[in-house]
Amino acid sequence: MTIKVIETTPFSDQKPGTAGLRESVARFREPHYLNNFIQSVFDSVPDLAGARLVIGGDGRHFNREAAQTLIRMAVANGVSEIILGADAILSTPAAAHLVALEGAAGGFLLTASHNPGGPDGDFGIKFNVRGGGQASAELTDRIHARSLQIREYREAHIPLPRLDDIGLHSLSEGCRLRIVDPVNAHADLMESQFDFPAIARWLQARPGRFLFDAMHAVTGPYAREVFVRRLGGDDSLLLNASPREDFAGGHPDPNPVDAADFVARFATADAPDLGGASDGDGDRNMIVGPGRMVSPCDSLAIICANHDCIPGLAGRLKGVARSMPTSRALDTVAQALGIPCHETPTGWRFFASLLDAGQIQLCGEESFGTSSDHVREKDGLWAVLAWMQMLASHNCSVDELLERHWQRFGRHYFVRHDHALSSEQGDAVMAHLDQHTDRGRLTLGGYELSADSFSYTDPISGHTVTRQGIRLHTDTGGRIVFRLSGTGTQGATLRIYLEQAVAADADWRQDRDGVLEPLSRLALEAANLRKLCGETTPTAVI
Ligand SMILES: O=P([O-])(O)O[C@H]1O[C@H](COP(=O)(O)O)[C@@H](O)[C@H](O)[C@H]1O
Ligand SMILES: [Mg+2]
Repeated sequence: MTIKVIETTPFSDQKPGTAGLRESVARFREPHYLNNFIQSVFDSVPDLAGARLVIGGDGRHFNREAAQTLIRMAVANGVSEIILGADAILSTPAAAHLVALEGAAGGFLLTASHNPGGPDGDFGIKFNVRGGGQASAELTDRIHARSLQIREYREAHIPLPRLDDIGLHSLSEGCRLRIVDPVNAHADLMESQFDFPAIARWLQARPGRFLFDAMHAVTGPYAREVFVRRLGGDDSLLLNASPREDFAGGHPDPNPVDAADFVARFATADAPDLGGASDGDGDRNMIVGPGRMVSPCDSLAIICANHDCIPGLAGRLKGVARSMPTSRALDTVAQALGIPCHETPTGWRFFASLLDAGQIQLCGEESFGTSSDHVREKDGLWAVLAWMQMLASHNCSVDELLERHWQRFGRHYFVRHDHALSSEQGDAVMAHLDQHTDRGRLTLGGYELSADSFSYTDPISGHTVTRQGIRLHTDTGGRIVFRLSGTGTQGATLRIYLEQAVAADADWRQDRDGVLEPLSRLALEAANLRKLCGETTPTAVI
């Protein structure tokens, strides 16, 4: 085997964002770009040498080529065993699970989640550590620092087997490649968390009860194994279940904007009782019932309130967590249960240390991410199964579950407005908002407001991150959060999160947008959006 040491020069744009490094495919195809990042990870995580490594991705364009490069570089950097999902495919939760299951020292996940795929789309790469969790903020800072210093990378010149050839392959004297079925271990994990016979009875009780949209992304085969093969559902419950390299030209993000066609199927009189959808890499979920989509914030709170009917969680909830912009519906439930509710910055990586330390067993984000401590990533299929289990256990509809919840805990009306801006506009808006936090309290649009900039200290590692979003609180249970997205590849996306809490004895049957309209106007004024950007219409209302 020949190991080549190749000279290179640093790239200045390899700082991982909210969930790994995401760039256009064209950028990743530039000579040395992918190699530099991979070598920066190997240089920053020395215990990968002599260890086991997991590799898999969401199957988008460039996935296979990137996996081949990774394998060659892993061999050259002394990895002793590589576990690869067949054809270099693994959903994000399946990859995180394999890292834990196989005792691997880490894993590379090749995904840009729901960002568009294809030659003109995006690609992404993310390193997850031992146990399966995403690299911490400290580690991604180290990887970024290394990427700015890098002068050479290592690559083994060896022939590779076909990436779909399941079994053991020797790559070099010190390294073997194990190609595994990408679906089975995750399906077994799902079976260990839920009462499959009860869900199967619910599912089979009437045809057309349940519909799942895989959005032409990675979850199709995972959903087929669980919902059809193991739970006995009909094949017709699966929509868009054949994965495509470019997601059939779509934007595989399960939300009411990008999955509007799917949501529309629930507007008819003969709608299914439950719908679930998942994103490009299988970690997000959307829950739909007849006539409505369930807000991910409510979904998280409802799973928390009903956790006792989910075997994997029953009787073992010691704490929960939500990302800061996620509505405080979860806090209300946690308080009633007498357990702590942690508030973390946006991004699943901040949950990992709390999960590892056993401080939380359930967590979620407003961005359609929900999961438990069965794995260290969010898990789209898990969330859908959690809803099937709740409906089966309570023998009720999605509406009944929601309304009973609001009747008991009150409601947190919530919506997110996204604005596509240039980078300069995004910076100007955040600088303007910073002025409010300097003052702490302000009067605006007839409201008395308190303002702060969110900082977080990880209770386990003690590591602090600052400037994680600007929060305005009204004195009447309203909250507005502003932050810039960390997953985009062009310009800036301003995210404005609006929330209004309403008590259980108040009117929780109102129209969401009507309730949030005053906060929406206040948010535009607080951000000075018209003056700084000229445009005040959101590009997405989610
Ligand atoms: O764009 P941002 O920074 O707001 O980040 C967005 O995407 C992240 C990654 O999710 P995925 O891996 O499914 O893309 C989420 O953790 C976050 O809540 C969401 O707001
Ligand atoms: Mg995703």
